[in-house]
Amino acid sequence: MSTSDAVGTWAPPDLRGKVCVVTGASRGVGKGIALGLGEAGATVYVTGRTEHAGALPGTIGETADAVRALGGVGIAVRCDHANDDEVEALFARVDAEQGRIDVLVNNAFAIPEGELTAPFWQLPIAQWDVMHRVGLRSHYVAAWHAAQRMVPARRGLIVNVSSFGAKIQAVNVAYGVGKAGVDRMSRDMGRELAPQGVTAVSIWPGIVKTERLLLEPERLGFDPSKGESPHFSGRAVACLAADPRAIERAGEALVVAEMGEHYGFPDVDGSRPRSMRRDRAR
Ligand SMILES: NC(=O)c1ccc[n+]([C@@H]2O[C@H](COP(=O)([O-])OP(=O)(O)OC[C@H]3O[C@@H](n4cnc5c(N)ncnc54)[C@H](O)[C@@H]3O)[C@@H](O)[C@H]2O)c1
Repeated sequence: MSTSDAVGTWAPPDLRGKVCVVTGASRGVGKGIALGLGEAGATVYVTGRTEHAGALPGTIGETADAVRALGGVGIAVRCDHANDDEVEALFARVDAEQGRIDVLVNNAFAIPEGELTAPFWQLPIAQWDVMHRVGLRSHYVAAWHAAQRMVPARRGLIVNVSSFGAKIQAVNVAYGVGKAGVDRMSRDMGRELAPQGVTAVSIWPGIVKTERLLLEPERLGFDPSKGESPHFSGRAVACLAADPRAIERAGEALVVAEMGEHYGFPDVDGSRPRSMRRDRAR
């Protein structure tokens, strides 16, 4: 367990020398996870399609710079997680440059344009494919590549970013089905990988104050004012990556706020976000 005390000082775990890949890290939860690993000193490959600022803030280059500013090694790699060849090339590059991979965080998620929170029959059928291609299938593909490396090494951690939407209705039907699928994937991969020394889990952030949610709260259907920071999820992943007992949680869906209580880490503003499980999803 990481250090914490009654007055709330906390030091990140030491992940120097660990090689991590965080998918979809130009902004949002993915960027926050990259920062959490970066402040622990890890080498973090941050992937995404955005090399130049677009409609939403954030690029993979900016995230890599922010990782370095926190003491980690940030490496930006342009990779479209809808393209299997680009994902294969990503893992080949990590092999060539590092010769190891310790942590894969499957975060990339494609949020469709237009209305999102209407009943399913009023939304384009294509939203199903958009969210499941990058947000479910993409996680399976990246986990497949990571497992090729982690199983022979008999170590590694795969974290799939899920949400309370796996259990309670959030955003829309296709979103919830995708998240339930992510959790089922973590459970079944977790069971297959644990005997090989590799851990796979899902994490459930609460409501996260991402750049997108702050810009589009009504379209996404959440009030960001009570949310936690993206970086808070990163601290959870860093603590799990440093925990020699992480494999005991293989296959589980772990609530980020509950990981904060367990490991003793605060959010970046010093607050202790509360688990939404108590209010919403038992
Ligand atoms: N924002 C929240 O409140 C919240 C809460 C719980 C869980 N989550 C989960 O966090 C994950 C990330 O969501 P977010 O809110 O940060 O969204 P976001 O739109 O801010 O970020 C999504 C990231 O995925 C990347 N991405 C999208 N398509 C890609 C592709 N084809 N290839 C590579 N990268 C791609 C984007 O560039 C971006 O970096 C999702 O799984 C979401 O369900 C978010």
